[in-house]
Amino acid sequence: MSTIDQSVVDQDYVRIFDTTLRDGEQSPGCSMSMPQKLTVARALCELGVDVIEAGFAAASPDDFAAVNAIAREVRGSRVAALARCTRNDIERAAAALEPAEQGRIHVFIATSDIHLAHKLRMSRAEALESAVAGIELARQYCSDIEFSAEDASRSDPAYLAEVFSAAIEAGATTLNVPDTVGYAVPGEYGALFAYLRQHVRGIERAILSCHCHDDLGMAVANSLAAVQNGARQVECTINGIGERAGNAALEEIVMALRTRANHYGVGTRINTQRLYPSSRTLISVTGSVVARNKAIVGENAFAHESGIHQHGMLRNRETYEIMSPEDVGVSRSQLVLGKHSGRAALADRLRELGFELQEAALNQAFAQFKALADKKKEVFDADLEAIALGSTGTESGPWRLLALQMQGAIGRDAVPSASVRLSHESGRVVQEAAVGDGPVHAIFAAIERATGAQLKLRQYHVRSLSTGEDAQGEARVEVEVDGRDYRGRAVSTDILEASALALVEVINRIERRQMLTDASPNIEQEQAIA
Ligand SMILES: CC(=O)SCCNC(=O)CCNC(=O)[C@H](O)C(C)(C)COP(=O)(O)OP(=O)(O)OC[C@H]1O[C@@H](n2cnc3c(N)ncnc32)[C@H](O)[C@@H]1OP(=O)(O)O
Ligand SMILES: CC(C)C(=O)C(=O)O
Repeated sequence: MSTIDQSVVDQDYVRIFDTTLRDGEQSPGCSMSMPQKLTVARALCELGVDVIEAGFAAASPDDFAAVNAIAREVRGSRVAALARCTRNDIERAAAALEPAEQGRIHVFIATSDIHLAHKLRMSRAEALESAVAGIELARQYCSDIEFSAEDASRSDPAYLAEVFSAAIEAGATTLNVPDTVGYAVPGEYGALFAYLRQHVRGIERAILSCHCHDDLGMAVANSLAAVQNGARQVECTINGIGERAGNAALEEIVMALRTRANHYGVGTRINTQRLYPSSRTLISVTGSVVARNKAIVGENAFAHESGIHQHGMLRNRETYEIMSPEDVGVSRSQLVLGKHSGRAALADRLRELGFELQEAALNQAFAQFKALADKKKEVFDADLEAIALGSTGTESGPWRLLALQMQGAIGRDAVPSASVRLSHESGRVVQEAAVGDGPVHAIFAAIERATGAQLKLRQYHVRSLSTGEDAQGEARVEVEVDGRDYRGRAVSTDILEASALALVEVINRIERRQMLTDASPNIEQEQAIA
């Protein structure tokens, strides 16, 4: 007879089963080495996921080693390994999970007629028998067994209920109902859960789980429909990575349940402030970025460009934000200045930059800003400074980068070093070198040493503005000095040069501001108004 921890059948609690390292890794371009998987597993632990599906132990020696290493290290979250209903897969999963504090063997077999006929070449009775044998074997190694009926959403519900009843009888404690090919729609998928709760024998002894794919863009909606109909485990991945169009995105599920708790009435144990850092960790490991407009973790998720929204945000951010960026680990909302922005946001950003403009000066600056914004996608702080100071273009000094040279940046044991030469408008020419953890770190250290600047880097981004070998790369740098943020941006075909130029722009802006305030605390306002 199966056993189940009754505390987790708490009806208000939805378990988060993260499969980034298994189904997520099945996305083309997202395969991870063992150390990379450990990095992601640590992030998942900090996030507080209930279950980490660490891999498919029988898939390769490396996958086995990764599951084993994660099982050895992870404490707090349960570690699961996937296995087909075959002796070898199950025994490999069990061996890999051996050091786990809490392990789970996850066995699966397809139940839809199309998979049975063409893929497995089995009858319904044979598949049921194979599922039972697999679960019984897995139970010899582990008390926590999850059984998945692959392609459940395209299976005959009556047959599915029969297989699940037998799975519980054989010892499965979690029953997963995958929408393997993303075919389901929310009403129908939710109804399948309601049906299973009525027709599976012993269902009160198991947890129902959903596992949705995004082929029709409904993975999250389907998962939430399942929760409304009794699913108490949701399988999902960071950033929604996974086979084909991906899996349900963990961050979207968690924040939907939290933000709309009044509607769903259930919660998770996720530390939501780790959502954004986890997303960034995964991106740094796989190199697979998310779209700017991706919910919760995309660059634009808390960015506002249009004037009416920005005006509302400045009065009260709840006018246009249903979640706080801080709650998901994003430092703050952004008001991006562009052609759709209005006076309120312009005045606010100028104030941040140290320019308190009166009405007439603001109107004049606004006209110049709109003319510029019509030509550029985004107006940067340096452009605004130029407008406020009444200059004709972006200020470029006092520092100028004359030369940048890199050495030894390739190879595991190489120590990247950078040397830079800069001139100052006072006539000085300085040259410095520094080593760093990576080439950009070395460049930044050399520039800081040469200019004497002491900066706290808040953000650093590079992205390609075009494609091909001569693609232009854009670097953006944001630093904090004395509680004030300064941003710089530069473009070059060499991203290291773009990074260096962006940092020099930041240092120039800090020095220009310092010169202005040294001359007179009010001079910048007077000049801007003049
Ligand atoms: C919906 C999902 O995401 S399921 C998980 C998918 N993930 C993966 O496939 C990644 C890991 N897979 C692998 O590394 C390889 O496919 C292996 C090592 C597991 C198997 O490799 P191979 O032995 O070469 O088999 P191959 O991948 O070509 O075919 C799959 C075999 O498993 C069988 N099979 C598929 N599902 C199951 C199951 N749940 N239980 C038992 N057998 C199964 C297929 O019928 C096929 O058997 P056949 O070779 O006798 O026709
Ligand atoms: C093995 C199961 C859970 C799966 O990944 C799917 O059906 O998509």
